[in-house]
Amino acid sequence: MPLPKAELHLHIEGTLEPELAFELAARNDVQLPYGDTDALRKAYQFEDLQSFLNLYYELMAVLRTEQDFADLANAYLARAAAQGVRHAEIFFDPQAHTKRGVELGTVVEGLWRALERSQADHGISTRLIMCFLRDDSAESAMETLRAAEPYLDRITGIGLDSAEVGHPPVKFREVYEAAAALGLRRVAHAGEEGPPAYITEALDVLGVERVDHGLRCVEDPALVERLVRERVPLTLCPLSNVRLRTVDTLADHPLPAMLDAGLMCTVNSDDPAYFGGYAGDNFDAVRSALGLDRERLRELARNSFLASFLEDDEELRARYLAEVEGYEFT
Ligand SMILES: Nc1ncnc2[nH]cnc12
Ligand SMILES: [Zn+2]
Repeated sequence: MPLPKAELHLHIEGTLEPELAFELAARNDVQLPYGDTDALRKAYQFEDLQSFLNLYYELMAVLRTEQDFADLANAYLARAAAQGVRHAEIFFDPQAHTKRGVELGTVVEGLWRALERSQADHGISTRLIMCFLRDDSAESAMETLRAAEPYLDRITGIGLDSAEVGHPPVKFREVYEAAAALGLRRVAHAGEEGPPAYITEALDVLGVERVDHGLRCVEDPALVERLVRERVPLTLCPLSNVRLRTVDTLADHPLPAMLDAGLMCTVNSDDPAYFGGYAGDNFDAVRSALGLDRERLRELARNSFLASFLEDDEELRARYLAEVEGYEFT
């Protein structure tokens, strides 16, 4: 049995495996510019975040109906369950779909079909986090937030993703204020490719409760001290960092030093279909490349539940935490 864990940084569109992409392309009569799944997999060589995002947005063309989104989420949940994920807080990118003519309701209702059955079907509790594309305008983000109001019983929080550099958090100040007024939880990608100052801005201007990635905090000792003092969770994604070349190799990843510094780190998969592994694969990879011992792995699993948005079900959180403490490594 794998170590129980929560996944807190997972883009549902990034779980689209080549096989499902071709199946949905055939179902929806969409032409993909790749001959077969092998040819598509060969395209998974990235220089940086943007080169990945180009493919990520291109492949979304196959997602058109509620059933497509339900199938996508179900496939992810089945894989996650096999790797010990007990709770998943799932990002989705509404603007990437609405700009292609797929309605927000289709996306949310489709995902919900899978999520509402997730506990029963996969043993995974879930939350949904709606992300805004930071390389789109703040006006578009605000329109998206307004369009989501009928679905807020299904959406726990908001996030900020896509191309980071040149799109600082402050651009979305009003959107985050409006989301807070609606009672939504707030997270944002910061410090993946962008500078440490974006992490500070996400905390101070957007009021985020968790920082997605946050990797580049290590360049600013005063920021590290603050993140430790305020116990701000960071949702790290080690295999993603290697594939997008924000670290040279896994052995160079600063995770051990970050844990030693007292940062509240979690380990997640980001876009597992593209980056070579799901949550458990990321745990296995850091264990073998970085030599993390059992207590460090247990700490990462404990942090994942402590950092999750389970305030509305503390009993469930306590159950998960007890599973982590009682877990026997083999
Ligand atoms: N790693 C990542 N960074 C920013 N935006 C994303 N969208 C999907 N994956 C992302
Ligand atoms: Zn991400």
